[in-house]
Amino acid sequence: MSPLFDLAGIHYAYPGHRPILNGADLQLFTGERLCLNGHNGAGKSTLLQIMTGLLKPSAGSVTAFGRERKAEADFTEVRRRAGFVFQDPDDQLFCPTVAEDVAFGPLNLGKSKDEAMAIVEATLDMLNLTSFRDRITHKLSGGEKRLVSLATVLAMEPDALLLDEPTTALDERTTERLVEILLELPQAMVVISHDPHFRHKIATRTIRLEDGAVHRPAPTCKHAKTA
Ligand SMILES: Nc1ncnc2c1ncn2[C@@H]1O[C@H](COP(=O)(O)OP(=O)(O)OP(=O)(O)O)[C@@H](O)[C@H]1O
Repeated sequence: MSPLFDLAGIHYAYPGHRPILNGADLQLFTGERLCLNGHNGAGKSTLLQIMTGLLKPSAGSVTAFGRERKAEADFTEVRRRAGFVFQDPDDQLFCPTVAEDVAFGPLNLGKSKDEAMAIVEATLDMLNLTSFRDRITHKLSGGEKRLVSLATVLAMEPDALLLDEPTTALDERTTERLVEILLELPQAMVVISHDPHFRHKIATRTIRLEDGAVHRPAPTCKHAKTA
């Protein structure tokens, strides 16, 4: 089975800084919930940005959904098919209300207004966020914004998910709810998390980024649903 993502020998340095990634490899297979850990500043978010073409590596290759991706145009499809939930929800949410934020992606993909609103209802319902529908986005709490960010991404029906610290600002009950949601989703996902309990609950495989490369794949601890 060929991977959804196959990153090989990735090197990257922010301009004027020391290298962050020195030959990192990452593969994501259908049905996996791959947890990526590593200390603060190890380069985890950087690697997700390289997967989606938001940053370009100085060396190495990015293959996504069966094709090597190099030029900016190659990554348009990657970003449509791989839903990226950013570390900071304020980078993701920009509409006045929750419903408008969740509808934005489907409308952008060419859905009609009625289709987009049906997707909004279904997505908010799945995440237990129906009561948030008409809330003013920028007035939501940090944890509420995080869940709405996930809703905006799921509304675009992506083939894979890239989640950067999804439990930040979530209380225990909401974290449990998020675990339930992620375990039910059919999409393969890469999840960055510093929370070992969360990782233990969701990971089908864990890798660690250290000194710019991926180390010590941990043994599989759960079996994923096959998509
Ligand atoms: N735009 C930038 N310009 C310069 N340096 C940057 C930039 N963005 C990130 N960095 C630096 O690159 C390094 C890797 O950052 P990155 O956010 O990828 O780490 P991370 O592993 O996700 O960290 P954390 O767990 O703290 O979120 C850090 O030292 C960070 O300060």
